[in-house]
Amino acid sequence: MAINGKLEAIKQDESVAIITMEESGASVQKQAIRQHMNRLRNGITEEHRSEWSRLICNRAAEWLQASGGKNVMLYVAFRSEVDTRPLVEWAWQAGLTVIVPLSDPLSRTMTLYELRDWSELRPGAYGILEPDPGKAAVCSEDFVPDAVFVPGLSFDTAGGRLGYGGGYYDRFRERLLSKLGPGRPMPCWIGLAFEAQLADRIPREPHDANVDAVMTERTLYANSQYTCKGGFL
Ligand SMILES: Nc1nc2c(c(=O)[nH]1)N(C=O)[C@@H](CNc1ccc(C(=O)N[C@@H](CCC(=O)O)C(=O)O)cc1)CN2
Ligand SMILES: Nc1ncnc2c1ncn2[C@@H]1O[C@H](COP(=O)(O)OP(=O)(O)OP(=O)(O)O)[C@@H](O)[C@H]1O
Repeated sequence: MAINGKLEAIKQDESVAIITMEESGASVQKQAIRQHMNRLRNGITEEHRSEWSRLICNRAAEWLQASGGKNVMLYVAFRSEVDTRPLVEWAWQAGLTVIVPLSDPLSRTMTLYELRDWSELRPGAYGILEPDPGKAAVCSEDFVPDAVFVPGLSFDTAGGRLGYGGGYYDRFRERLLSKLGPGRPMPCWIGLAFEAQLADRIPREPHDANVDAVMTERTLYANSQYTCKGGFL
């Protein structure tokens, strides 16, 4: 397929760029990967994005069904992210509670809301469709989701994740950690991405929240170090 040829070509450029940056710090390297991955993901045609998103959502739905959770935290896609709408629809049909974050760009934190219908969304920070606080139901302060599906610009198969640089999910994971305890384990964190978004290795910084697995249109990559409840199948 032409699209794959094009993506491979860009990916090769990219690894050259990353190797030549070996001397620079993690945050500089991250910025370079962000630029490349933005370009790469934007190069995916609408047809592929839709077809691959559907495959990824099916994989996620199968996993959710087997995991036995009662609720799931999801993002609503913006820019060229994996489109999660089929997964949200499936979760509603399966009787799962759908939790979506509302971001506060001042504190760079996220508040969780239960989303019962698409009409409870409105454009929020960065133009992302987010819960309308006047319509969606806010979650209690101590709420811990059963599973967390995470957006990202790039992932590696050892749990590394690269977002847009806001640190939203890193802060959120730290907040979750403070609410855990006996019988309240960390939920599984699962990145959703197109195969083209995988990098050999995302540079790590101390604050970075890893994911337990990444789901792509091709397969599920479970991080061998995962410790989340339920485990992978
Ligand atoms: N769908 C979705 N929702 C999400 C996220 C996400 O990645 N995807 N986030 C995940 O965290 C949070 C939003 N994070 C964001 C952080 C930065 C930018 C942004 O536009 N950044 C600028 C660069 C700014 C800079 O370099 O200083 C840009 O990309 O142009 C957008 C969203 C919360 N909700
Ligand atoms: N727990 C935290 N507390 C305070 N600052 C944090 C925390 N986690 C990350 N940060 C800060 O947020 C900034 C962005 O971090 P990073 O580049 O890892 O974001 P990202 O994971 O790519 O973004 P996002 O999660 O929004 O998609 C960094 O400057 C970092 O110092």
